[in-house]
Amino acid sequence: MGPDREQSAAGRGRIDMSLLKQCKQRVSDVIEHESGQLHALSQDIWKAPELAYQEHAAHHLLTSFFSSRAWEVQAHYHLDTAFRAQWTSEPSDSPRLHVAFLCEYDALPGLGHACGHNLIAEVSVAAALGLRGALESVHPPRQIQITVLGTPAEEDGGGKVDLIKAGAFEDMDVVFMAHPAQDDAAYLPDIAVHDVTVKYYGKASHAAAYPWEGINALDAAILAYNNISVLRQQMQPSWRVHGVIKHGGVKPNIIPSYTELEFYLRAPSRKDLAELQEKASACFSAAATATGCKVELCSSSHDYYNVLPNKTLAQAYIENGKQLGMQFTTNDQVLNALSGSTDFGNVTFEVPGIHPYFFIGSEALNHTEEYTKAAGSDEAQYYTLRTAKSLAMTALDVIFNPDLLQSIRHDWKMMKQMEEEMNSGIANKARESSSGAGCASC
Ligand SMILES: NCCCC[C@H](NC(=O)CCN)C(=O)O
Repeated sequence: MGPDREQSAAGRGRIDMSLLKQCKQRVSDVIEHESGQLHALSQDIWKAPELAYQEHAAHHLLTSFFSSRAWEVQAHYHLDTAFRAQWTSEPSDSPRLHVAFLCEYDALPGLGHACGHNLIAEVSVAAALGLRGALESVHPPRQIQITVLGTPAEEDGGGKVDLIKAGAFEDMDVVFMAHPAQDDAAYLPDIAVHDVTVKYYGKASHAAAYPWEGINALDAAILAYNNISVLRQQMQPSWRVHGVIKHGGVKPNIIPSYTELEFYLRAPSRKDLAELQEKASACFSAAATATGCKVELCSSSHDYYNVLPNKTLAQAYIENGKQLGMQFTTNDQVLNALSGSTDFGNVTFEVPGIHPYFFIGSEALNHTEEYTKAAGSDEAQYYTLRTAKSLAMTALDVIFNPDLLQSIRHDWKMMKQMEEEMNSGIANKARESSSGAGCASC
C-alpha cells in the first residue's frame, strides 16, 4: 500500500488519500474564487435584517444565488421563508450519500444581525459550493447529494422543528452548520429551552379614587418576576431562567388590568427542563393567587432540544480546521460554558450533525450592538470562509472514508439512546405543567 492509499481502519475500503487531498485543495480554491460573491450575499442579508419567519429578502437572495448557479431550488419549502437547494453527482453503483448544510438568516429585534446569522448562511453556501466544485472535479466513490437547507426562525419559533415535522431531514445522512462566536470550538454545550408567555388578567380601577375596586395585574407580574428570582438560588447551576415584561400596564392612574411576560427556561436535558418547567409554573401561579388575578401560561409550539455532540465528526472537523490554521480553544471555561440554545438540537435527534462555533475576528459578545458590527465587518470574512472550508473538507472525509461514516452513526446512536433513556417518561409531565393546550388566546 502506497503512502497515498491507506486502508481504512476496519479494512473494508481503501481511501484514495491523494484524491481526497486534491479535493480538499479544490474546496479551498472554489471558495476563494467565489469569495467576492459570498461576501456580497452575506452583506446583503446583514444590511436588511429580518425577524423570524419574515426573512423574505434573505430567502429571495439565497434562492436566486443558487438558481443562478444551476442548483435545483425549491423556494418556500414547507415554510414561506425556507428553501432547499440541491445538487447530485453522477449516479453510481453504491448507494447515494446525502450531506446537508443548514443556513440560518433571521435577526434580532432592535439589534439586527447580532448573532451573525448572515455569516451562518454564508458558511453553508460557501461550503456547499466548495464541496460541489471538488466533487465535480473527480469521480466520487459513490453518488453524492448535497442539499443546502434554508431554515428560518432560529431566534424565535424554531423553523428547523417545523421542517423536521414536514420530513425535510428524513433522507439526510449528515448535516453541517457553524455558528459565529468568540472562539473556534467543534462543540459547545447548547441546552434545551422552553419559551413561555405569562398573562395576568386583573381589573382596572381609578388608582387614587377607588384602588380597592381593582385587581392589579402589574403586581402579579412583579411577584412572578421576583418569585423566579428567588427560585434561581435553588436551581441547578446549569439551569437558566430569564424574562422580560412585554406589557406592564398603560397609565399610573389606572390599576393595570392586563400584563404579559415572556420567559425562557433552559436546562441541559429535556428531563431537567421538565422539572424546571414545573417549578417556574408554580412561581407564576403563586403570583396570581397572591393578587387575585387570573393567569394564563402559553407555551411556544416548539421546545428546542440540547445539541447531541458527535465526537467523530468533531474530531474530523478539528483536524481540518487545524490544517487551515484554526486555534481551537482549550479554555475549560469556554468549553463548559452554556452557549444558549438552538433548534439544531432537535435536528441532532433526527440525523447525525455538527454545529461548531467560530471566531469572527472580534472579542464582541453575541446579542450586542458590537457583535452586529463584527458580523458585518470585512474582517469576519476570512474566518467565515475558513470555517466553510473546514466544514466542506469534513464532508469530504465522510464521503471518502466509509469507516468514518460508520463511526459517526455509531456515536449518534449511542448518544441518542442515552438521551432517550434519560428522558423516558417526561413527555406527559412536561405537557401538564405548561398549559399551552388550554391557552385560547395564544
Ligand atoms: N426560543 C428561544 C430561542 C433562543 C435561541 C438563541 N440562540 C442563540 O443564541 C444561538 C446560539 N446558541 C438563544 O440561545 O437565546
